[in-house]
Amino acid sequence: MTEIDVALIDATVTVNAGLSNEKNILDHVSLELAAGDFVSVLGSNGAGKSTLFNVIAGTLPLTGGEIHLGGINVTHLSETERTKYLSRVFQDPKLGTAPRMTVAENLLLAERRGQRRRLRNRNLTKAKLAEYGQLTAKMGNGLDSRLSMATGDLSGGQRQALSFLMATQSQPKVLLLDEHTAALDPKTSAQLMQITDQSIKAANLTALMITHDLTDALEYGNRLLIIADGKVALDVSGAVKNKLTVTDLLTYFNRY
Ligand SMILES: Nc1ncnc2c1ncn2[C@@H]1O[C@H](COP(=O)(O)OP(=O)(O)OP(=O)(O)O)[C@@H](O)[C@H]1O
Repeated sequence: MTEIDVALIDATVTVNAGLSNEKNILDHVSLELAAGDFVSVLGSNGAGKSTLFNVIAGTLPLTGGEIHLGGINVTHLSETERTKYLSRVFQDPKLGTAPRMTVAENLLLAERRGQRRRLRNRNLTKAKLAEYGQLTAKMGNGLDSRLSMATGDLSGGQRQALSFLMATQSQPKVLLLDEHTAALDPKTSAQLMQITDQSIKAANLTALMITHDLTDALEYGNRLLIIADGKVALDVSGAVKNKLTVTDLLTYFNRY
């Protein structure tokens, strides 16, 4: 049987839109993601993409329906409690890392996510540093020679690569990528996209990636969603997704 890592059942968020009007910014969405699904999420500004991520991550409560992660009903679990199942990488490289801490300290912190123990530098043993050296070398952007540098002094691309590493370090079942390459230059963005793809496949993560880059949305992942007006307007995968072109996507955008 296929393992379902993310399930939304009739998930709805109703907000007060003024003048005693109510609006569903997430409108009765039912969606299942199987383990290993890598889903590009597209949609116009204000369509509801971040709302979808916020309800999965637990930063925005549902007003109706349910969310299940790894087969567990997490609808009433807090954002912190859900970190056991998921990690999120944001567009802003500054959001995922602690600026005054070094690269190695940030990695140690991520490794101990969810544990209450205090971070102690003596835990950064030679062996640990060698392990982090190997891990960061995979990013191919010089992070490995900056393990002792304060994270705030890294370039945006290096810092975002570190955020990505930290998000995947604890091997979450579910990875939410919130326009994680949007603030990077084209070369750095392409490099992080390739590493993203390799890491998702290697660890069989279930990933959702919000992007406005139609080429990336087509090139990466096995499934593609278009969100419009708080609903899933298009959900394609496999051969159907592979046949889509940028022109097709633009046609869909013009329709919604
Ligand atoms: N907490 C909230 N309360 C009220 N309205 C909200 C809330 N969060 C989002 N919205 C509204 O819901 C709609 C969807 O917003 P959302 O941020 O999910 O869009 P998006 O698809 O991520 O857009 P973008 O591409 O611009 O980031 C918008 O009209 C937004 O103003």
